[in-house]
Amino acid sequence: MHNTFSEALIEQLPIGILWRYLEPDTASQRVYCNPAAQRLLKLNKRDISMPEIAALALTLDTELSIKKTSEALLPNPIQQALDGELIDRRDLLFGQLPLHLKSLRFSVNQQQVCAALIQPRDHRLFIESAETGDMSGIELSLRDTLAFDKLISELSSRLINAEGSQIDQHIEAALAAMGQFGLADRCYVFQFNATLDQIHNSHEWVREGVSAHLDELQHIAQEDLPWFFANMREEGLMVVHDVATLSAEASNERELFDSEDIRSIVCVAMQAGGQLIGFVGCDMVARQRHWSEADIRRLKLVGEIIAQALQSQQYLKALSATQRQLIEANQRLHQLVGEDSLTGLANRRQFDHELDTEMRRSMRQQQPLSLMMIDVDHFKSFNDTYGHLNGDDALRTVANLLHSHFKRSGELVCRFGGEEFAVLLPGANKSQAVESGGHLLEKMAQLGIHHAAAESGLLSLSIGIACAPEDCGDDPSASAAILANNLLQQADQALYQAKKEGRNCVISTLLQPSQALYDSDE
Ligand SMILES: Nc1nc2c(ncn2[C@@H]2O[C@H](COP(=O)(O)OP(=O)(O)OP(=O)(O)O)[C@@H](O)[C@H]2O)c(=O)[nH]1
Repeated sequence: MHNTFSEALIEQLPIGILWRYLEPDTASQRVYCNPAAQRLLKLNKRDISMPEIAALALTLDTELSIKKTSEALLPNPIQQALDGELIDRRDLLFGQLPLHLKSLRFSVNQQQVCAALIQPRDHRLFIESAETGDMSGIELSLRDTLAFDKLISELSSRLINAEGSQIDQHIEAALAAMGQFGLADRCYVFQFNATLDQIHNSHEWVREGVSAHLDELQHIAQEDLPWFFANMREEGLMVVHDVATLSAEASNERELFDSEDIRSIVCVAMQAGGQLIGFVGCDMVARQRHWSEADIRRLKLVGEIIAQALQSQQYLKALSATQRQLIEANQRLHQLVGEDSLTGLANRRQFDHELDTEMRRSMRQQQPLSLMMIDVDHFKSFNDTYGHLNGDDALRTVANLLHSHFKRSGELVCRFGGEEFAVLLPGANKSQAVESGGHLLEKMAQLGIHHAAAESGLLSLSIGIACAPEDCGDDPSASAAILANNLLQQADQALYQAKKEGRNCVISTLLQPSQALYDSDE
């Protein structure tokens, strides 16, 4: 054994060691098994015979092979190792236990000894060292495993906590982390369509200097890569250590891999809710790599995390589509009941109806009718500066102000559209309407809503008023509908004028069916 190892240490090692020796009395071949080997191989003694070794049934780990065959391996690989053959296999199972078997040669008491080294395979304790004595190798591998575990837990918590819109960027970061961790030159996620006969490349990371292929790999049909599709669907795994060794049935795949200079490739299926949804994969470009069992387990772990993230992204998309439908349905409902959904004020539809009614009434009763159009100043820049949600809040605040300001019987406030409001003031003549508008501007200023882009530093309103005088219905050719329409147009023109004259002011006009006259009443 290695010089630094005493027999006592061999007895204590967590790694199973078996070696052959000649029994001095009987001159028969015996095999020494240290306690770890006895534990792993379920033997209850430290010395066994060669036929007992030959009877140990080691099988192929189908999880790591493309074809699901589980025939017993003959000849027994432990026996081969004890015979001095060079063995390094990570694809073995003893019962349910995944094993890594290596052959070793060392000397005990100046005698050359052939030994078999066995250890359980598990991504958490995967020891890559070439020699048992190479403790630094063991430590390195453990450190590497710990670092990967840390990476995995970071990726999981980032993906679990990600908002719907951030999930894609977190998946890309997960692929990058995996690549940079040393797994590959290119790492990617492909997703299946609902019928599982088409895939598209949704996320990709490439090492510097390696070309990206995401754009070209958007609609790959089953007929393009039949061998690959069959593999993913049936085995959920494709491990190609060397693309050059791919069989003839994988000729399409080989052509594609060759065109991207992929020498080794491993892909692991991703499932969500028991359904195949895609796969995560790694390529080695222009260089070959023998994928270790640890590589595959790591890729599986990352695949599981990404699959969960993709599934929650799907849920969130479905949820937000449902929310959108609900909001739209709600808006339609408000529309039907004549109410604006953001502010709770009357909506345009109700306003049009009321304008017509009030115009008829004012003509009938020979009463004046004023119409006030109110527009929030520089509201686009308000949204741009403070965000749309704060914009919505400001509109609600203005709506509340209007609601509390116009309290007289018959007054109707409505959200005319966007950041524009309209108020019907039945019975109010022009000067009363102008006075009310002036007070409104004062109250608006008192609200003190900051607006950095406005000259005053505050959010303000512009007001245009048109007033139909009490005798406007005297002209027999004037119908209520025409007068209402003219009133609206002229209030709108007055508002336009108020904007032109610097905003935060009131402009009024008396209804003149043929022409508009403006008075500035700031
Ligand atoms: N937050 C929010 N913004 C809205 C809503 N409806 C309309 N707007 C915004 O209001 C802004 C109106 O901009 P403009 O018509 O250019 O007018 P303005 O910036 O107010 O400038 P002036 O009217 O000339 O003072 C647009 O940016 C719209 O997106 C809404 O319901 N919520």
